[in-house]
Amino acid sequence: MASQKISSFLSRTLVSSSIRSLSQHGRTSHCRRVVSRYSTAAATEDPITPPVSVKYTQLLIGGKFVDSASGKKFKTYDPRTGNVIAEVAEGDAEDINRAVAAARKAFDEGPWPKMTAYERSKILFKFADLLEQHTDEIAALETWDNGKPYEQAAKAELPMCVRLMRYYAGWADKIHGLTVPADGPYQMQTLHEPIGVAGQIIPWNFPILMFVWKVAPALACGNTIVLKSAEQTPLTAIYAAKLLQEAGLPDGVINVVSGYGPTAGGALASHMDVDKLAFTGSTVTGKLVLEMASKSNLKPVTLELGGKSPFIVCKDADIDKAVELAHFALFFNQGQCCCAGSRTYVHESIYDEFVEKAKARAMKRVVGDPFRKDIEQGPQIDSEQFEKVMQYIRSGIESGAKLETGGEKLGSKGYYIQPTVFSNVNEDMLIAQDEIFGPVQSILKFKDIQEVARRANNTHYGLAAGVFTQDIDTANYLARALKVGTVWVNCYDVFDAAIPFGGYKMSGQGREKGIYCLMNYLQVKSVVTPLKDPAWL
Ligand SMILES: NC(=O)c1ccc[n+]([C@@H]2O[C@H](COP(=O)([O-])OP(=O)(O)OC[C@H]3O[C@@H](n4cnc5c(N)ncnc54)[C@H](O)[C@@H]3O)[C@@H](O)[C@H]2O)c1
Repeated sequence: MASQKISSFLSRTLVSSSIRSLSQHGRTSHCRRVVSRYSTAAATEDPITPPVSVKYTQLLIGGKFVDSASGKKFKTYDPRTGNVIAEVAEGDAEDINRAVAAARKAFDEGPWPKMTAYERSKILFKFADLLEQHTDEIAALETWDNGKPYEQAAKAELPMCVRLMRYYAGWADKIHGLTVPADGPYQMQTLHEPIGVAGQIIPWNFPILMFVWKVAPALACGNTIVLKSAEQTPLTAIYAAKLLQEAGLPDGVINVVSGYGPTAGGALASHMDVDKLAFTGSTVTGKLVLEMASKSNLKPVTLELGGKSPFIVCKDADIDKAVELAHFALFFNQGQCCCAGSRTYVHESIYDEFVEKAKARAMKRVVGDPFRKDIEQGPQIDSEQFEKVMQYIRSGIESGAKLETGGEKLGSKGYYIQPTVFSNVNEDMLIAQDEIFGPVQSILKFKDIQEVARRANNTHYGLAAGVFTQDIDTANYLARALKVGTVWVNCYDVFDAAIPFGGYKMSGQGREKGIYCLMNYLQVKSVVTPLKDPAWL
């Protein structure tokens, strides 16, 4: 995919295909019998057999696949059914110790830091090629483990991984310090050195994308890594790490430990020999790992956390486009996006029309087996998230919001939820305050721009925002007034390798992607040397 924009992929692929798919599904009597309003046939049929097998289930430490020290394993589940996909080695503190020792050895002694930056970049480019060649297999594992539509994984997320990998591979031999003018006869320079052993903890909602967002800049800067994947989705990180080895990454440079947060994740965050920690996950856990990092060796920490992002539709917006993008901003990835546009603010003059259209769009959403072609929405990741989302739906109803559509479980198996839309939502309601992380759209009404900016900012989060208007002054006003890391104007979820991403307030610390991320993985050393009889200063 040339543009790397999920939204443009979606408008070209899923939105148009959903219309085709709707008519196909409409022909199945099964669909009509189970749910009349949604195109949900696949959610009620037998699951499609995934076109992939699980090859790797062990930990990768020091270049070798190994069992966990305890011999323990944990199960990873298919969200379509709740059935077990595979048993995976369960790493804990002892495995983290082994992995950190391997990463330390590879950093201090191994060939990696002694290679030229150009040699390192060639390995990273090779890895990008391998990711591209293995797109189908990785996307299938991702869909199986996570429940996201296969077409989304294969046509949007894997190409984004490849692009981001190439972006940082290109940086590897362009990272350097400065020669600085001095107030005297001194040569003053800065060296940009790799920081050392990077600990990285990733979540389950975009497992392979988060893997690449984390490892690409760290490796481009010459670091070694211990990465802990999310316990819900361990499969693609191990697979990708194997490809990194195949690309020529020396043993011990990437170590992957599957396991649970409090055990493996906690051991990594509090390890005395980890030089930097990068974490993506919930704000609650972000606070914990920050505390662990400070109580151990004061390792620097970057955090990519949760959000409750406003999507603001002004009175002059192109309503149909805004409805479509507001729908996408919320429902994409089953609503399981840190930057989901989960507070849809609509100007009072177009509110009723917008709600009607948003409801109609949600009712057309194609929900079902994510391996089926043209599916827009698969199941939620697991029973815990499913229950949490259902509780928020109940809370929305109880607090007086108007349930326009959805609100119920879909099908008898797995964790499918009807695309749900609430109108008449106000800020006192939990559904307008908490990160629901599910397919639940909350539509609020506003009167003027200053008021909506104030209300949009009235949250502990500050990850992203969408602004829909045809007035450049309104766009500029909101872009500057909103306290968030990304403002998308008349678009949403446009992720480019070069544009940074991260949060204000309790949505995080630091930025990932782009040039901004490199400094997370570098130490700056100042070197001062006297000059004897310099020709110039
Ligand atoms: N800002 C971003 O870029 C971004 C991207 C994706 C997801 N997220 C956020 O991630 C959250 C969803 O992910 P989640 O439910 O997996 O979050 P989570 O915080 O429960 O888990 C994230 C990771 O942290 C680990 N973990 C859990 N407890 C830990 C502990 N005590 N010590 C160390 N590690 C621990 C988990 O095992 C997992 O690997 C949402 O809040 C979402 O907004 C943010």
